[in-house]
Amino acid sequence: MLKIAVPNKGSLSETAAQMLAEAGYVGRRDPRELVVLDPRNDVEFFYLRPRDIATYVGSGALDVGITGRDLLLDSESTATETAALNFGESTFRFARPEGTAIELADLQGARVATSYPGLVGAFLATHGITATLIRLDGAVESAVRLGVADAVADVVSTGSTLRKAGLEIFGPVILESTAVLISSGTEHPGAETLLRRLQGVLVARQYVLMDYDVPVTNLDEAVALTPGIESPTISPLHDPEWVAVRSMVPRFDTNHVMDALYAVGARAILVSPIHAARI
Ligand SMILES: Nc1ncnc2c1ncn2[C@@H]1O[C@H](COP(=O)(O)OP(=O)(O)OP(=O)(O)O)[C@@H](O)[C@H]1O
Ligand SMILES: O=P(O)(O)OC[C@H]1O[C@H](OP(=O)(O)OP(=O)(O)O)[C@H](O)[C@@H]1O
Ligand SMILES: [Mg+2]
Repeated sequence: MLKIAVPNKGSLSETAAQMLAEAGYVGRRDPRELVVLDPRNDVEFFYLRPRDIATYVGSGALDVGITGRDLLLDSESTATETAALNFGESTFRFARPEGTAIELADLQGARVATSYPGLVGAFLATHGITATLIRLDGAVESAVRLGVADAVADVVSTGSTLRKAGLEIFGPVILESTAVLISSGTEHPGAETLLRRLQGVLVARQYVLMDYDVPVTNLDEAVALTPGIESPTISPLHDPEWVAVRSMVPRFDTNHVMDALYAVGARAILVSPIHAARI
């Protein structure tokens, strides 16, 4: 039986649960449940704090898990990233009071507050900087104002928390993070199925199916706009001068592609959602 670690709280928990449900797995009915058995899929889900997931998977106690790339690296666990799951995106940045923009080297000897001391310590070490890390559980943006640190290093999403605290970003990007699937390294057939199913969910979320009719003379131009993942399907129509085309198109690009197809003579352009996919 495959043992899977899933975030029980925080930014990643809701989307992780949704993706697993779309991938055909049983979810928990009560948010206080810690373990859920899914006998039909031969898996067992363990609902854990996202920060702890890499530790459990790295130890081999659990086979795979969903967590943040930043949390995985901070844990210094031996678990490895097997796929990016394209949600929970954030950047990890240094910040300090507005108007005092400095460069990374100025952190030498400074106090840096963070909830991710493993990640920040490793980054500073590779840049040859020795700083004092002040480890805090959260709300690290307040650490400068309250005088316990000179700068902070934290997750930035919209940047509004930093702005409200009168801080501004400086220095290089420490990390681009996203939710990831991680593995203990032991081969498990169920882990491959999970990965394929999650990739199918990602495709279903990121692509739509586009159908249109186009004159044969304009087919090459139209296909160049909708190359699909492998290659589009071309079907004959009753009128020999026209063909029907079906292709997958990135969802975010749908309207631009429809405009461009119309401009090259395509008509009856239809867009449908993809319910599930196995690529
Ligand atoms: N706006 C955000 N704030 C915090 N974490 C975010 C955000 N967007 C994405 N993430 C990612 O979520 C993960 C952190 O999740 P975690 O549940 O530990 O903290 P949280 O969402 O801040 O919850 P809490 O602070 O309530 O414990 C990290 O991988 C982080 O990169
Ligand atoms: O760039 P933003 O969109 O403002 O988001 C980033 C903020 O959100 C998170 O805080 P959270 O609300 O989880 O509180 P915490 O610091 O106590 O974890 C994170 O630690 C940042 O403070
Ligand atoms: Mg938080």
